[in-house]
Amino acid sequence: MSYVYFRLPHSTHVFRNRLSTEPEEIASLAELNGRRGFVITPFTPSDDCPILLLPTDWEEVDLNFSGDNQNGEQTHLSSTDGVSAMLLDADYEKERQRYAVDFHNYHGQLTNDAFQKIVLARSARLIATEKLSPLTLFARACHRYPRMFVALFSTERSGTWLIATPETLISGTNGAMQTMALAGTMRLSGANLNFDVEGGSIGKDDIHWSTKNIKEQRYVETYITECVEQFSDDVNVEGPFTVRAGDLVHLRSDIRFHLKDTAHLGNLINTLHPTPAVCGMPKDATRDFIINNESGERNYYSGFSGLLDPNGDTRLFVTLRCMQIESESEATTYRLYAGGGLLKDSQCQSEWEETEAKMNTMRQLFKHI
Ligand SMILES: C=C(O[C@H]1C=CC=C(C(=O)O)[C@@H]1O)C(=O)O
Repeated sequence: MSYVYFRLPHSTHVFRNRLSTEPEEIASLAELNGRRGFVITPFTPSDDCPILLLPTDWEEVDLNFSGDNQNGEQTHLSSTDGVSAMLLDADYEKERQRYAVDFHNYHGQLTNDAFQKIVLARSARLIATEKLSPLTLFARACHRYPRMFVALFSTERSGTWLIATPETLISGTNGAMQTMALAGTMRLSGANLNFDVEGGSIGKDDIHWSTKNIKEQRYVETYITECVEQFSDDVNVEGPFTVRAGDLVHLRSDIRFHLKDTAHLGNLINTLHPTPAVCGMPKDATRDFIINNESGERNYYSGFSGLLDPNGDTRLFVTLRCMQIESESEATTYRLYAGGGLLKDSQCQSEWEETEAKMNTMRQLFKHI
């Protein structure tokens, strides 16, 4: 059986769809033109990792409901069930070494000016000491990350994935659309953890960004604006400003526009994806380089997922801050994914630490609130 649960950013409504059939496989992004459904797309579509389209037959569910989970066992979809699990890094040293090799390989392409920016990603396999059902982890993510898009999906072709992402790929209704250029990362610590919380004393002006982060985000903004201008005559860019995502902050610009022709939304998506927030500049060369050189498979990480409806509401989000739940019956093995944008002046150690910090978004869910 396939299923999807999702909760939009800043919403308290949780929707689910349980299907007795497998989702439709879509051959290319352009074939999404005129299509409607919940779409699940990998970084690069392949036979092993296809674009999937599920029907939008939604049922709203209560976050604290109890009912059957996918294994037929009783589950309370509650985030406060008190169970905490310790996570053991299964391959930490191996991963660390593989990352260093990849970093030097990628960095060489920046120092020889082949690329201006490239995103290096990796994954980590974690073993949890306690069993936590995917639905419990989903409910915790909904509670912990109210500003993010939270989704849990499971299909035979994709496996089971949990996402809590801050990045919109494209969103809007009837052609009045918006997207964002999100890049640059800093960890909040100490007093800065009060940034953008109710009654908190730390404001946007207290967060200072390095030239590297500013440059990294500007590449994304320029790229997205140029893509969107091919499909719209009125593009409006605002930002960048500092936004919070869990215990991290990013730089974000908002880009609003009206689509000339909603029938070709798939073409716009095809032009946009993958943006330099997950791929690089220039796009085609960095994408090929990633496919041929990155040590791990990205699978659905750094693809996108969400609602697609050219004549209604489209809400598509980049699949970041996510994990694949590898053995659902035991629910003890999780593969977490994260990446970061590299420029010429990037350092291996701080980039590695940034991926660890991004993975904490998922790690936090194993602690009870
Ligand atoms: C690629 C990821 O984040 C992107 C989004 C925001 C900031 C990013 C960065 O600072 O590198 C990345 O572009 C990830 O979370 O795995």
